[in-house]
Amino acid sequence: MLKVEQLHVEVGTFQLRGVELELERGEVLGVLGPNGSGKSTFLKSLLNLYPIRNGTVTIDERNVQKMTASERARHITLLSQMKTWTMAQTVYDLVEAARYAVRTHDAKHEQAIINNVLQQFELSAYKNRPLAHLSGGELQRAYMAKAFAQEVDLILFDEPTTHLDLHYRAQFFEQLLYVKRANKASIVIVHDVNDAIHYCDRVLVLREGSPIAYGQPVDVLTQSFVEQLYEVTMTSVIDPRNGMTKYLY
Ligand SMILES: Nc1ncnc2c1ncn2[C@@H]1O[C@H](COP(=O)(O)OP(=O)(O)OP(=O)(O)O)[C@@H](O)[C@H]1O
Repeated sequence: MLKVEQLHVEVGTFQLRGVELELERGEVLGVLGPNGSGKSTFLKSLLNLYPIRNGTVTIDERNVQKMTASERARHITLLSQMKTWTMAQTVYDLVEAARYAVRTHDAKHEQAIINNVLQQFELSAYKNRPLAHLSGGELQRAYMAKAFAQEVDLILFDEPTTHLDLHYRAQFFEQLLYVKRANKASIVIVHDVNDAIHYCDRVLVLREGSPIAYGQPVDVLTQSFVEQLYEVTMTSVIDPRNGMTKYLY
């Protein structure tokens, strides 16, 4: 559904060059790379927030650059740490506002959709709470619910697990499975290589604005590659719970 061809974006003096990838519905792509390698720039350029110098981004063969803002909002959304909503808004308001591009004239139907999404993300009891009165994990769930209510095909997550404790971090990845089961595609900036191996179908690795690897996590994220990428020394063990390789660092 998503196809990125020879993407070249310039932001100030930074250049993101030559990104190529394809993503299907129900797949999770992890984006990895050292700080400043261009991960957020890549996500934002998919939303056409930065001018594309060269190359194309298409969703179902439609060029993202040629879509209107409201058309784009029907296909793609970005959940970033930079929350733009005023924290006095309630959880219900947040999710309701997400419907603006897909809203029908049937108020009852709209209410049912919103309530369903709130239930799915275990937020029914919080629906009238201001966002400021939620914990980090609850706020994260509220933003997931917002993305779901928007009914987009592609959800972009910019470092979604920052500030989450171990419990909510695990919960985020569980919710990512909802996204997969709902046959939506997602792209997640991941800093923990183990999470990438465990939860992503494909990974894209950036360094200094260039893609240096792309493929299945187990093929790309070998110990020597990761050690070189982040300039660290690691040990690998087999996780007895699932038989998968896990890195200790
Ligand atoms: N609006 C901007 N104007 C100028 N330079 C920018 C702008 N946004 C980002 N940059 C620069 O582009 C480079 C890539 O930034 P980006 O945020 O994409 O990296 P990142 O891989 O997401 O980093 P991190 O892991 O630290 O979040 C950085 O050197 C950053 O300073």
